[in-house]
Amino acid sequence: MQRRVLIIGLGLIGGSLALCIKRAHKDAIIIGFDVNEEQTKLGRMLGVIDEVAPSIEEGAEHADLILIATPVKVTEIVIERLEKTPLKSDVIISDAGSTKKEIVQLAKGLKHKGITFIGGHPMAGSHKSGVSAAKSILFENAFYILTPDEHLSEDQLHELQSWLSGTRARFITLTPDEHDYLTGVISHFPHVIAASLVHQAEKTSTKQKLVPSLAAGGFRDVTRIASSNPEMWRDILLQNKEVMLNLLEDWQLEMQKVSEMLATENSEEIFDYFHRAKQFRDELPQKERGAIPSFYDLFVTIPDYPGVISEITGYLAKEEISITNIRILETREDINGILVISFQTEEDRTRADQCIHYYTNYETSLGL
Ligand SMILES: NC(=O)c1ccc[n+]([C@@H]2O[C@H](COP(=O)([O-])OP(=O)(O)OC[C@H]3O[C@@H](n4cnc5c(N)ncnc54)[C@H](O)[C@@H]3O)[C@@H](O)[C@H]2O)c1
Ligand SMILES: O=C(O)C(=O)C[C@]1(C(=O)O)C=C[C@@H](O)C=C1
Repeated sequence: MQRRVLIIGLGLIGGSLALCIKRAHKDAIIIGFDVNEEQTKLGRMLGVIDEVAPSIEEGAEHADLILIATPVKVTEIVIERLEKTPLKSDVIISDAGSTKKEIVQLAKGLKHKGITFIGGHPMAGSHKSGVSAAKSILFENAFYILTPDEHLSEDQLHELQSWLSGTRARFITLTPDEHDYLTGVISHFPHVIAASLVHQAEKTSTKQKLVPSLAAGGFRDVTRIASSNPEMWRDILLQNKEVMLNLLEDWQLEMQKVSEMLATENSEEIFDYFHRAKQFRDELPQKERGAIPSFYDLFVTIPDYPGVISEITGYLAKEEISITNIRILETREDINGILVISFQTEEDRTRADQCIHYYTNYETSLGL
């Protein structure tokens, strides 16, 4: 009998996990459920899922694996619904949420019903949302954190890892507390800082009209993640409140120190501040292929005739615009052919957009 996988929340992460599972388990049937029907419809068209579940309950009943990839607050609601749903006794449930403590605590209700829940968090993503941004390479070489309860057997953990082997990620096991502290430092807090830098620039822009045009290189590098999904980040912050409050306090002390260094013109300390940061940053492990997805995609609606792809790449080559990836969305039904071209920088994507408009009348967009 074919095994069934239910993905609840078919966005960037749910869609990418679906693609990874399909890659490693070709005969599994992947079923998607999302409150936003557009996502499941698109997921079907793009071949990300095989079937759409009419409801969580109907999709879950016969599933062998259930992955929840909704914003973390919704994940809690979904877990509560699953608790009340008749499920296969050997089903494994996991999630992809960016926080673990509250979710794992809440999932104890499933444990009391004899159902296996293993908290999960693939440590890769992007500021993009939605199934159209899903990629099977998203998690390659990234860490995939699992937070199994002590009562779980190694076999159950291995079974989940086997389901997720197509992610080609590196699995590590942490406690939910360790997870929330570490991700608070290296992921959640940087998102607050990125948003705060954008707010500061926005405030200045009311008086200084040049701010948006001058906000280039460095500003764009450190604020890319401020374009992430606000609902997702609201929920993450609320679920990791204690850790975040402590980090905010430390940060304010740190900024206080910087103010003092500057006020006293302590050039040695100022140099040291940047020097130590540079040393630590430069020594961070290099990201390997796949750990950083290509972020700057351009979607081009193309007519269906042979040679259209080489025509477009030819124009880009003529203008010396490098591409990092190119793929055709496997579209069916009422959607036209769509070419997704990825670039290394936003500047390249903007130039490519202008180039395609100059040479052709094909429609382009930055997302679906
Ligand atoms: N984006 C990242 O970089 C990243 C990385 C790792 C983990 N995560 C975590 O993965 C989860 C999903 O994030 P994402 O980036 O895929 O977000 P996303 O916005 O792309 O997808 C979330 C999906 O959940 C759906 N959804 C919302 N409420 C629902 C409900 N009640 N029932 C069913 N579906 C519902 C939305 O319609 C959406 O399609 C979040 O918990 C996030 O913390 C995100
Ligand atoms: O690359 C990005 O855009 C991300 O923000 C990815 C990122 C991160 O902070 O590293 C965001 C949230 C996740 O929980 C894991 C990964």
